[in-house]
Amino acid sequence: MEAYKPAAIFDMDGTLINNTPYHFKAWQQMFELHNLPGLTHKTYLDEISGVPVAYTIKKFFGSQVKDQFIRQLSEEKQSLYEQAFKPYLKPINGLENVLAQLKSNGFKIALATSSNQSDIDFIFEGIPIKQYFDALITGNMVNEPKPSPQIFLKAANKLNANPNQCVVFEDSLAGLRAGRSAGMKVAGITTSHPAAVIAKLADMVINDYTKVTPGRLAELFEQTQA
Ligand SMILES: O=P(O)(O)OC[C@H]1O[C@@H](O)[C@H](O)[C@@H](O)[C@@H]1O
Repeated sequence: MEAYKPAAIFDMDGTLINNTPYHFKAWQQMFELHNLPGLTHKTYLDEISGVPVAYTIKKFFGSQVKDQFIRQLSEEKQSLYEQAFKPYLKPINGLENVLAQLKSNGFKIALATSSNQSDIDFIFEGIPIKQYFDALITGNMVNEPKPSPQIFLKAANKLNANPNQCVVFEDSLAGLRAGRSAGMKVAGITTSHPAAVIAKLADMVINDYTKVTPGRLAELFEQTQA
């Protein structure tokens, strides 16, 4: 029988850090500054959360916008978000411990975020966890955004893992759906949505990482084989 080679793939925003309210606020400010109709929390969660910035800009500002405009708006939004979130930048409870435990139990670990490299750098400057990740996949390394499974399949490929041996940690609806369509186990974290919503799209619901252990993740795979 083929040896069990587990892999864990982490989303970043809302999954490593609880920054969803700050992204939402920055997008709201952008909509206001650029005279778009007010952005509701529901529209943010349903259509923007977990999706690369360029897709969001094209969706709400018009698909014909120029690359230069997309770059300018992305920087503007990133700057608003960083200024607001920086004083509160900290890992979700138990994150560093679980990363260390997974590593010492032979899990390969990837980060698969729709954000870009500069956003990852901003997070890793505040939380020293970069060393745990064997692969980093950003939104501009794929041509289909979440909920397409592409980003997670690419991460699995980089880790040399079969999709059915991967567990994805996610908070956004787009990301939870992407994990599902990739044929992976999904651990949904309740930073952006209530547990009842997450439970419909995930194999396991968590509030933070304090109760996540390599053994508990291995059980997810055993349930399928039983
Ligand atoms: O790390 P994730 O969840 O894939 O996040 C990417 C996106 O998440 C959203 O919540 C942000 O508003 C976006 O601007 C951001 O790019």
